Amino acid sequence: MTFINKLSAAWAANDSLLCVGLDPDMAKLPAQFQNDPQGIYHFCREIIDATADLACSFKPQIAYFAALGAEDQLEKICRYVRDNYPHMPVILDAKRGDIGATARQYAREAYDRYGADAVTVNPYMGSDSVEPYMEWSERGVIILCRTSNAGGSDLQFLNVDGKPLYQHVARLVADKWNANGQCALVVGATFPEELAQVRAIVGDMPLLVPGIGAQGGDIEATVKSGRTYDGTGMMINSSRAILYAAPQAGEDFAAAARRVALETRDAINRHRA
Ligand SMILES: O=c1ccn([C@@H]2O[C@H](COP(=O)(O)O)[C@@H](O)[C@H]2O)c(=O)[nH]1
Repeated sequence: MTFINKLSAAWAANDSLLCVGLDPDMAKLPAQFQNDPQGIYHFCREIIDATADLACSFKPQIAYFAALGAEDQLEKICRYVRDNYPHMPVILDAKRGDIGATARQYAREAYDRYGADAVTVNPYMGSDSVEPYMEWSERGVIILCRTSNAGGSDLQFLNVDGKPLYQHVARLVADKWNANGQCALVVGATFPEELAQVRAIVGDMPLLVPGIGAQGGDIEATVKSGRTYDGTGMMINSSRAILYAAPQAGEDFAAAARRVALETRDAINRHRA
């Protein structure tokens, strides 16, 4: 099944546009996981079990694993989702970008080693740096367009031929790079006006939208700006706000994560129509 078909099925099955981000910061994990050599895996597994019926995708951020030499645990997490929730897309957030020969190795890492359904890619090095990912014709390639951080404006807002650079990226991907029909774009929830601009350029292409939750993006503005005609079209990511939801009295971390994921999914759904 292609990435886009799998994502569309997950939107419908769970009535959800929420993407649960897996950014396991050892210093923030409950104590029982900090003393466990496989603690990252066990923590993420509980988060996955607690939220899998509320989300449309999971997005592990590779830096949190690689920084600790915990790539084996990332492999196990991706396999765990495949084995137990085979309908749920896994998006490897790696933001890769390099010359073609090296990009091919990054693509192998994402799609073969981790079995990811899609990977995030930086467009800065141009078409030949992205082409190797397209050789896995059913997997997704999610290209940075208008990122959620303030500093993204340094380059993405540069005026090029009368339009900001991020709009050229959106146009390039929609018109030229999306030959397999498996591309998506990253657009931050912190920039709803730009989200609407990108939606107008790319039609119903899916958008990965980080920036709600810990980064403070407004859910209503995000959904109204980025939804497609049928009320889908987005993977709205939240990581820290779900992973480290402050437990209420007597509530464990997984129950807290589920509570916040449910609240977030429902807050998103209120504005989809
Ligand atoms: O523009 C971007 C692209 C990617 N990210 C990633 O999304 C999550 C956000 O985490 P929160 O805890 O919900 O803020 C994280 O993995 C980033 O690397 C992004 O924030 N902005």
